[in-house]
Amino acid sequence: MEPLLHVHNLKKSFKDKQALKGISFEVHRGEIMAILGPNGAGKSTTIRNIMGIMYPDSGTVQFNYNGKGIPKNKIGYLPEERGLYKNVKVMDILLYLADLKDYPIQQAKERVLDYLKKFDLEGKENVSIEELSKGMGQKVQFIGSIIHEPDLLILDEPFSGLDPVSQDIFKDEISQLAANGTAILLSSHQMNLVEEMCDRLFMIQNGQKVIYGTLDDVKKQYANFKCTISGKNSTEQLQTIPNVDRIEQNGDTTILHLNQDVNPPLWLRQLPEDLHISELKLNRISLHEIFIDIATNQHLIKKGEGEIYV
Ligand SMILES: Nc1ncnc2c1ncn2[C@@H]1O[C@H](COP(=O)(O)OP(=O)(O)OP(=O)(O)O)[C@@H](O)[C@H]1O
Repeated sequence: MEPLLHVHNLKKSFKDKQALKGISFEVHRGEIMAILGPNGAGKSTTIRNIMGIMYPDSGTVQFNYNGKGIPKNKIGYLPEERGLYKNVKVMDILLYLADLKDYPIQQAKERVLDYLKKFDLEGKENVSIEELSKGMGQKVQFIGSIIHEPDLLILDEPFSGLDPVSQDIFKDEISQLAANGTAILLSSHQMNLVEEMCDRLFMIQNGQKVIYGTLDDVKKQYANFKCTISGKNSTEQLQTIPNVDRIEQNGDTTILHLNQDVNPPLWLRQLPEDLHISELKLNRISLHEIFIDIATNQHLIKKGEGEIYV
């Protein structure tokens, strides 16, 4: 898919704080690109520069839309700061937002009713915003960001404050929009959701890129296998097990971090016969663990060969 958004070498400082130190990435049509990073890494600053809410000190943001810049009414945006007018009815605020984007009102009305149903808010169209719970208000604001069928959708922490059921509804809708061709840039701290739905990710730390690539490539390079064993075993015995990069022991639970390129079935056959195992689990390290390893500068996870910076 062709890139719809090019961000090139963005730099931005606030007084003596350099928040962005040269950020470059692309977002393609039909993909979900996650922008990740610890608190204060520079995610919202990047998004605000893309949206023109603030201007970079240097660098460029380009929209490629039929060879021209993208019209503003083809962009949808859910800001990190939530807020809608309090004493306005749900339908009225959503039609107002659609109208701001020059979207036909009758069509918008139909879409609002469809979305309210989909988001478990059926019958709430005439309720005023102040009567909604925080999560309900967030759903309405999300509907407001997509009511005009944007080609590029930018979501700053869309899942924060949502219960797991609502997170799933958002996740399914975002995935459906991408499947229909919308380019989606999404910032989130919910690694499990990112792992389930994103095609590519950009991880930023201290205003700089640390990872940029497809989820598959990142997992192949960082996500080695780990084997969790419950059972009373001595460190000496565990140390005799081949192809183990690192051993973590916590009471009777042991996590064996395996070397890169270990073949799991072959490795399992090499386990000592007298090892005590009441439970055994073999799985890949999650994106959550990769994130913590990078964000806390531990660098315990060894990165494999190959290039994930694209
Ligand atoms: N308007 C501002 N004035 C001064 N400093 C700012 C401003 N906006 C952001 N910063 C600083 O820039 C850095 C990046 O902030 P930003 O909000 O982009 O981080 P973030 O990755 O979105 O964090 P979070 O996950 O906490 O939302 C931080 O050090 C922050 O303190």
